Amino acid sequence: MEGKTKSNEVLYSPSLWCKRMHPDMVVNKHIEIVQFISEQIKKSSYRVTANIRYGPGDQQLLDVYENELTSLDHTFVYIHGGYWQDLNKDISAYCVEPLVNAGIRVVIPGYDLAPKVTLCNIVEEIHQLLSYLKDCLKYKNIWLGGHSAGAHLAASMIHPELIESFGVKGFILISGVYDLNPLLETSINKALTLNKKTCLQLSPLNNLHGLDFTHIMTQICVKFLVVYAENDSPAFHFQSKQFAKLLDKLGLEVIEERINGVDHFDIVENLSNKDYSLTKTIINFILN
Ligand SMILES: N[C@@H](CC(=O)c1ccccc1NC=O)C(=O)O
Repeated sequence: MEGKTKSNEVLYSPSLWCKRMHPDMVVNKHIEIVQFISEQIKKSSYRVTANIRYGPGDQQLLDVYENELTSLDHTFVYIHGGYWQDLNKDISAYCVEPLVNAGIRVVIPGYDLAPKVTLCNIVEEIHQLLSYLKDCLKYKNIWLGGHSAGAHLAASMIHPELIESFGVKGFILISGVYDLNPLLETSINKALTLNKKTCLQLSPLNNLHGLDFTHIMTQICVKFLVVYAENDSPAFHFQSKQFAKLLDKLGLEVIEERINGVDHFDIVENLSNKDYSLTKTIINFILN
């Protein structure tokens, strides 16, 4: 498919770009897989502290996964995707095993979904999440990650003051959307009801210009991993490349990588496998 000739509806429907199976099956299959892996994780021997409330919203609960190795005090926070209107934390623990085995604590937060709440509300919930991790759980080295819409939410926390006050060491952004404008005329926006103004306000590709990160770069040296799938649509490729370019322009340390042989869904499903290249990249990124 040639990017420029396709509508945003097509470009922002990740399932249509999957080569492993018929597009109609991908999302259901994805849910089946992530649910299965997440259930296995909950039955395993990890220390799980489930449903800790971090804010007033119905879904503002988080799960913490640890073992005896996680005293290293690195915490990976993984924000699930689903276009801010789908999925939940209970089926999003698939990245836990290899990370906890490497000594990294994993937090899987839930958040309220559109149309019940607005995207602006959801961004505020993630803000409350970071406050809770710092003030109540006393976590220090936070690695904020997310997939798709979850990468957008993680990227919405990129701000010098937030990074400094919440002890964010890095961002792990997987197949994210950083410019919301192309979603305006798509079916995705039915639940979101974004307009031109809110699109601009909530697009990290738009609202980071002019921020000064030089102060925190000398103190914290925050770093960014921006990855996307070979079989993501050209629009997703473009967004990740543009966003990595912007972060670089702002003087930040960025690694941009295309993960070959995967699509929008197995790019994260495979995180349950310790030998998958992105799993190894993330562990290395956090521990080195
Ligand atoms: N309706 C979308 C599904 C989708 O975008 C999606 C599904 C699971 C996890 C993340 C997704 N996308 C962004 O958050 C599609 O048909 O591809």
